[in-house]
Order: sequence, then structure tokens, then C-alpha cells
Amino acid sequence: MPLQPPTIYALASGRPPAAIAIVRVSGPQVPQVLERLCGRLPQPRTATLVTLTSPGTGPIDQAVALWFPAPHSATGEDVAEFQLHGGRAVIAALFAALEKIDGLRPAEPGEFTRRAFENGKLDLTEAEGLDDLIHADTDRQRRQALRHLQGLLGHRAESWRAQIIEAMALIEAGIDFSDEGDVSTELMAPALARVASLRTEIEETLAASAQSERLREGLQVAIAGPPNAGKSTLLNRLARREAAIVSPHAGTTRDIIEVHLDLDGYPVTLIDTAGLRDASDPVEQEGVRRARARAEAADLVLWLDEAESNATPLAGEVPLWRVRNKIDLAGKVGASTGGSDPAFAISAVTGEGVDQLVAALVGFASDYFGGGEAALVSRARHRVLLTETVAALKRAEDRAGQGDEIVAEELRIAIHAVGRLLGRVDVEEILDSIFREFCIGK
Ligand SMILES: Nc1nc2c(ncn2[C@@H]2O[C@H](COP(=O)(O)OP(=O)(O)OP(=O)(O)O)[C@@H](O)[C@H]2O)c(=O)[nH]1
Ligand SMILES: [K+]
Ligand SMILES: [Mg+2]
Repeated sequence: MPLQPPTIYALASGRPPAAIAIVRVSGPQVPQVLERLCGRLPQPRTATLVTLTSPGTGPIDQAVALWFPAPHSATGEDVAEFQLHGGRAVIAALFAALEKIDGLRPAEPGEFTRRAFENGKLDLTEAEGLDDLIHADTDRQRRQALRHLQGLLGHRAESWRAQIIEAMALIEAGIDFSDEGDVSTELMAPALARVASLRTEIEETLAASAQSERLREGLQVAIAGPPNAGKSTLLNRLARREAAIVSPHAGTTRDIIEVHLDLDGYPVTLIDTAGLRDASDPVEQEGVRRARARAEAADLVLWLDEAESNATPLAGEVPLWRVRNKIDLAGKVGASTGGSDPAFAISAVTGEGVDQLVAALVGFASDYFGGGEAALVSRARHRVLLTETVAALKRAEDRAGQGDEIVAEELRIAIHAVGRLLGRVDVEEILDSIFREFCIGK
């Protein structure tokens, strides 16, 4: 018997109990599974009401069964999908029935998508888009993920790769004929012109996507300032829940506290930190150290203070907005000292001025993420590989005088880098392209 991949199954829907649970099965044994549990094969791609029955044990549930014969399925294999009642015991009974069938096993994380990729249903960037779509918290993240799932980066990378392969084929042909005159030079010039325009195009794509990795990860906004300034109070107000402990005791917050906000579709991670001061308590000292490090690594610091101070003990270039808090007490402390005006004046307790602060944050996020709609490169992996591609293309151009072999080698590196972006590295294709384009009659 030829070696066949195991048939895998998993719960595809969320945590039970729920109204409906969806269990997916993928692999060569799917027809057997369907016949065994449903008594027959349902019509392909047609929702069919069945009584799922485990031979020997009895009925499991009334369910809807779907059969997607290979290759027209999500994974490219035979796939069955059961929509059953979403109780824990119901799912457990179906799993017990599946477990009893030889050659079946529970799927590992991502295994369905992995099979889809291996069967050419998606390239790597599309698989990443799928993962991002599942994890998208905000609308803008969803749209970016969908662009990847739709293959916008993948298709473009596919075309870049094909063009580099063509340029390389021209040069390889030149190398083969190098003893027959100056064919090489004639082939080299158009090949290099193609390389140069391609490099520009990839550079432009990278530039347009400068901030979109952040759209996946979220903008980091740290609230910092002296103890008791009201940092945790502000965090709780923006998060609309009691995420951090508030107390009149200076030095309450020690650990870093993060909350995730959806600000007009932009993902923002808001970070509460320990009040910065020369603390004597070693635990608080560590809190202050972490607070400082985290604020300095943020994309924006909200420097919260009760008074109008100019000094901030932060190093680095991080943008900083001064926010004067507790303006509800201003009358009592006579705060109008005529010092430099803070950028914002709020009361974290009454909420006064907080809307203006939030509006400004949305504006900052919108500037920061920029033309996110056009961005295609959303992961460090994409950026690293495309940067490698650009560098190799540049070297190919710069070293053209040093010989065809060197240029060809740099192009090979570029092809490899784009191939890794797509999850596809295949030297055969280069050879195919060479032999297809040039009938050299040898
Ligand atoms: N009146 C008034 N009190 C405030 C305001 N914001 C915070 N407070 C009070 O100030 C005290 C300290 O608030 P916290 O939010 O714990 O201050 P913090 O900056 O997080 O303090 P540490 O974590 O100790 O550095 C609490 O008693 C709050 O109720 C405000 O806008 N107005
Ligand atoms: K406090
Ligand atoms: Mg605090």
C-alpha cells in the first residue's frame, strides 16, 4: 500500500458549549469516515442532515454533514465537515468515534492550513494573511489581513520572481554562448535594465509599507510620570475597566500593565508604568527601571503630571506629550503658575479634557500608520526577505563589470529570497525557464 498522509480532525469552531460546533476532517480516509458515521456518502458540497452514529456505541447527534471531495476543498484533500450541537459531551462522543478509526489522529495547530499550502491552495503570504485575519482585533487589521489572504503580496512577489528568473535566463544563455562572440553583452544590457526597474518597484513597495508591521502589532503608547500623578486612573478610564490598581499611596503600580484599545480601527497598546522617582524600596526600584525602559521604547509617551513641570527624566527620542492631570483640583492648589502650558489638561477622575486627548491620539495613530491601505508588507519576515532581494539585485547591477557568473549568482540569491517569501524554493523552475525560452538545439 502506498504511504498516505494520516487523516486529521479537529474542532474548527470556538470553545464549547455553544449553539453549534464544527468539526473538520481532512485526508484520504474521509469517504470511509462519512460512510461509517453517516451510513452513506452525502452529495458533494451539499448540506445533508444525518444522524451521526458510532458503530457499536449508537447515535451521537443529529448533525449537518458536508463532503468536499479532493481537490476542490480547503486543504486540497478529501474534507468532511460536521456541524453538530455544540455541547462538550457531543463533541467528545464524536471525537471518541473518530479516534476508533485506524489512521485518524487529532490535527496539530495549523495543520489544515499547512496541508492547503502543500497542496498549492495558498502561498505562504496567504497563509500568514489567514492567520492574521483570525487574530485581527480591529477593522484596519482585518482589511490588511484580507489583502494578504487575497494574495495581493503573493501575486506581486510571484511576478517579481518570474521576472528575475527571466533576467537570469538571459544571462545564463549568455554564459553558455560566451565563446561565440559578444552575445553576452547584448543579452546583459536588457537583463540589467529589467533588474534595475524591478529593484525600484520592490523598494517602492517596501517604502509604502514602512509602518504596516505596526498595524499588526499595535501602536505602543506609554503613560509615564511621577508617582500619584493619576497614571493608573487614566489607563482605567481609557480602557473602561479597572485594569490597574488606583490608590492615594505613591508607588502603587510596580509592574507594567498593558491594555489593548481599538481607537477608530487603529490597534493601540496602552501601557501603565510605575511612577518615576528615586525609590528606596528595591521592588519599586525595579518597577521604576522597567517603567523607564518601556517608556523609552514606546512610540509615544503621555507624560502625566499634576504640576506644570518641564523636566522629564526620559532619555531617547520618543515623542512625548505633556498632560496635566487633576485639573478638577486646580482651584484648590492654585496651579496657574504661569509656567509653560501643557499640551493637554485633563481630569482622569471626572473625564474632563479626555475626549480631546483621545482625538489627538487617533490623529497620531492615523499619521503613524499612514497610507496603511496601500501597504503590502506587514511582517518582519516579508521586509527582511524583500530587503535581501533588493540588496542582491543592487549587487547584480553594481558588479555587472565583473563577469556574468557573478551577476547570475546575485540573481540566484534574489530569486531564492523571493521564493522564501512565497514558501517556494525550486531550482528546477529556473532550468525550465531557461530551456523553454531558448531553443539552443544542443
Ligand atoms: N481629584 C483627582 N484625583 C485624581 C485624579 N487622577 C487620579 N487621582 C487620584 O490620585 C491618586 C493616585 O492615582 P493613581 O491613578 O493611583 O496614580 P498613579 O500615577 O498611577 O500612581 P502610582 O502608580 O503610585 O505611580 C488616587 O487617589 C486617585 O484617585 C484626578 O484627575 N483628579
Ligand atoms: K498611586
Ligand atoms: Mg499607578
